[in-house]
Amino acid sequence: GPGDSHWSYEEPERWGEHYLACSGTMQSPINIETEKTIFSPQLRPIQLSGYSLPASKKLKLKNNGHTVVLELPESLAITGGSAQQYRAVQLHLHWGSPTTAGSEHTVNGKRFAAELHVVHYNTKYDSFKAAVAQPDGLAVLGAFLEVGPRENPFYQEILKHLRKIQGEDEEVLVPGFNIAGLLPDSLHLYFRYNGSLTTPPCFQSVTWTVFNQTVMLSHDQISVLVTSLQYDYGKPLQNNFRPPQGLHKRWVLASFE
Ligand SMILES: NS(=O)(=O)c1c(F)c(F)c(SCCc2ccc(C(=O)O)cc2)c(F)c1NC1CCCCCCC1
Ligand SMILES: [Zn+2]
Repeated sequence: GPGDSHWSYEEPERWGEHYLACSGTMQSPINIETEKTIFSPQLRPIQLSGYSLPASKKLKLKNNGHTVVLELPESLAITGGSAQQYRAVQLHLHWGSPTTAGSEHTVNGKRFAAELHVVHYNTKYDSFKAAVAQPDGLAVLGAFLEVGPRENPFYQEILKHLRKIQGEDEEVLVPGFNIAGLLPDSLHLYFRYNGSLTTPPCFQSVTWTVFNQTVMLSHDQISVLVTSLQYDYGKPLQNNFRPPQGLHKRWVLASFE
């Protein structure tokens, strides 16, 4: 993978020793203090296009040793509540363990069971690689996952394959499905701030959209997520979240009052 990541989630405070951006002042994730957010009516609903993929479209699902990544075709696009268009790159998850929650962002100090990230790049750049280090290069949609009473059929399209990619660097092709089903129903209620990748190289190139409404998965689905994957030959891949970073001079905007 990029830069052959010898970093780990055991010592995130040491990432800056090898990746200078990780010590920056616009880092992610953050704790969102809702009382300090600013209502911004110009933040329009997020619009998805091309998110519903036929089963005939095969997508690569990979355990990269840090998370499970579903590669996405560039035909998926969003207008991120502004005029700018972004194209999809990949989606992945952050989670905890059977006894701990694992979202990256927190809200008023609350950590959720898990967090989905859908990574996109700004179409003003002609490739993801050209965009990844630009201040306006990336847009990541973040959604919190919680335990609810019913199985979520959309997450099942990913979770049912995890036992086939238990080991680091294992990958499998999975049938396409409606990727929008992984996101909350209401795409008009979200927090917005400027931040970074939450993993080395920590580039400060991400316009973050963190949805206010959560997504519900069954207890068994969350259990499959937190127990299926391994890294470094047999270590459980768990608690793959970076702790909250300082807000410094940033403000968090809200699309709602
Ligand atoms: N929250 S996040 O978006 O910052 C993020 C993480 F927190 C992540 F932890 C990850 S996975 C770690 C980076 C990585 C390692 C190996 C490989 C590979 O072998 O293919 C690929 C990537 C991860 F992939 C991402 N997203 C990536 C950022 C890393 C480099 C560019 C790839 C697209 C977005
Ligand atoms: Zn992520």
